[in-house]
Amino acid sequence: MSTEKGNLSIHSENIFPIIKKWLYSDHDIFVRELISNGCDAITKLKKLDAMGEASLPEDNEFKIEVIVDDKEETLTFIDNGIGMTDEEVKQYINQIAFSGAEDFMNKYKDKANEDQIIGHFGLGFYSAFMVAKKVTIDTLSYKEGSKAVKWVSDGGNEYEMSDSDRTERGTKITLNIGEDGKDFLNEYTVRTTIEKYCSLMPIEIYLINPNKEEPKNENEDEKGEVKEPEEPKPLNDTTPLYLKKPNECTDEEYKEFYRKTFMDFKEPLFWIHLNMDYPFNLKGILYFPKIGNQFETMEGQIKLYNNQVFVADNIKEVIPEFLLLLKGILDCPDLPLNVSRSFLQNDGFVKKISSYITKKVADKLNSLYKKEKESFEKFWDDIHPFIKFGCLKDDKFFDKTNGIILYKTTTGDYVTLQEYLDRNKDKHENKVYYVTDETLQAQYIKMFKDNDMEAVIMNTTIDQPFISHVEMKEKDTKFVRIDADLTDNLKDEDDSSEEDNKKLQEEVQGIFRKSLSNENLTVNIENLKDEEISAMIILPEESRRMQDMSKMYGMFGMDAASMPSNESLLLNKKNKLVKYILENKDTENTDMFCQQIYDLAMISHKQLSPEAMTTFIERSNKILQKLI
Ligand SMILES: Nc1ncnc2c1ncn2[C@@H]1O[C@H](COP(=O)(O)OP(=O)(O)OP(=O)(O)O)[C@@H](O)[C@H]1O
Repeated sequence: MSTEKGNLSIHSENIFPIIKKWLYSDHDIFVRELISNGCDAITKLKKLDAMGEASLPEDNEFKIEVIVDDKEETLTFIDNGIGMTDEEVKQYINQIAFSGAEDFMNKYKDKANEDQIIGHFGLGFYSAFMVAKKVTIDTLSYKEGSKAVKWVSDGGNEYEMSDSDRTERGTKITLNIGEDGKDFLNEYTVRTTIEKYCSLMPIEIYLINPNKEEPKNENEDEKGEVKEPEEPKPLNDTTPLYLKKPNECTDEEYKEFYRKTFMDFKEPLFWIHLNMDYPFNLKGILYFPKIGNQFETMEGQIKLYNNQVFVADNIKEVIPEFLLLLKGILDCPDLPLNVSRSFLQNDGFVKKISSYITKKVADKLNSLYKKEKESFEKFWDDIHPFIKFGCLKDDKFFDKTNGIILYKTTTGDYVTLQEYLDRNKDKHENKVYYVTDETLQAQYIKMFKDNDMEAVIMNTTIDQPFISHVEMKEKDTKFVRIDADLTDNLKDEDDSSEEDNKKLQEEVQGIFRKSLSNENLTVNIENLKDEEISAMIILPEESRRMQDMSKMYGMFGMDAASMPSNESLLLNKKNKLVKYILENKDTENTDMFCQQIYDLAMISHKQLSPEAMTTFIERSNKILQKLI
């Protein structure tokens, strides 16, 4: 066969089902497309006016109207923009995927650049057929002497063009809603869709419902006096705050924008205003909401915009995952409007945006730490889970924030890791004692306080993985839970010989093993400074971490209860009760004392099982009865 060359052709009968079903996954997107076409038409006319190529009447007010008429079963979009001549309708509408926006930009790209045009592909208009059985365009071009044009199509491959009776400049697009789009004859649905996609678009948008029954007395106040009817309000904010320069925005404006955008009436803690032109265009505001300790259940909201047109929420390909706990708006005109996740995942440009945002957040935290230390400490309890999450997810973020991560101590101070290590160097070098539950571990905390020692409080779910992460990065530093070992600082000098001590240890271990009927129990005895403490449970850090992990992930196919326990009972030589037991090994109360001492130590270490708790309460009652 001889070589043959040719152009592939697309038939509109084939392309309609594609547009209807596949091009836009969300049914409501046609509202965004038609309103952005109206915005584009107005922006183009503004540009021409600025260049002196169009003249506008004095009282010209640009606007877009959307009319929802459930009686006529129509949804109409009207703009007073550039309009189209019949030639332009033929070129831009009849030729699917020939974008007039692109054409316009090519023609005028060097002349006026400040306003952005939204459309690119030349397919958006046809999304109207996702809900309409018939679409009618009535349009009148701004060009002098133009004749209004009507274009009608029922979504097959045919259209009809004729003269239109439109007398005003601009375009009216009427959708006769089909079965698929009945929802969009409801004012509320249309309103929420406009609010979703268009709430920050640059041209005022009004929603009109001609069939709405106004309440009879609406214009009368309580005293029966007639009020002036209220001016209709646009549904959108045409100049969102993030477009302003950061140094021109007040705190009140930032808070107001936050309330309006996220309907959150709790004040944000602080915010970051992003304003970048090079190497990519990105504007926006990221807010730090009050996260608190419940961050696991909390979900932030980062809305992605393209030239003031809403694209999507929480796109984790663009926004680093840990930042999804924040709330904010990012407007990035360089991203495509119809984002497909697979495109974003593989796009180097998207990665650059993501690392730029991460850097900005880290910079802001550093500057808060340096310049507003007091506020930084005040915010810390709310923001630390988020920062720690960021450190786990992103090494660069960890490197940038490691030096300013605060640790709240049992003395109530907020210190960095270095500060903690420095000020406790004499007592325990390179070791950080921590508390996971201030109530449960109160006994240990008291001992620490009595001995001028401090631990840091690590009581959220993120803290355990964070500790392991810091240990991995800071090789010399070791984190040890407050009940994991007994530091020399809590012990007093002991004159007895090692041999005597060994004997004593074996003796008490024997007594307690018998009383508790537990042959595997390890019991030690030490000279604790605080005489009031009878005993403590010690569980080495590594063993406890293993236990915690198996609880969390069901590791090794074992449940936590069946893991070998390395908990040991540490008795205080100085305590009166312990002394009494040693001197009175075989009284009728010895077993009861031993069991009670053991349970008391256990209670300060972890939660008792229901059975152990019941036994403990029964025994405590018995002891009290003995006092009568
Ligand atoms: N309301 C309007 N007023 C004037 N021209 C319009 C209007 N709607 C559409 N057009 C013209 O028709 C062209 C095609 O519109 P369409 O929405 O299909 O594509 P687009 O807006 O260029 O790109 P996208 O697919 O990204 O929306 C536009 O570029 C514009 O020239």
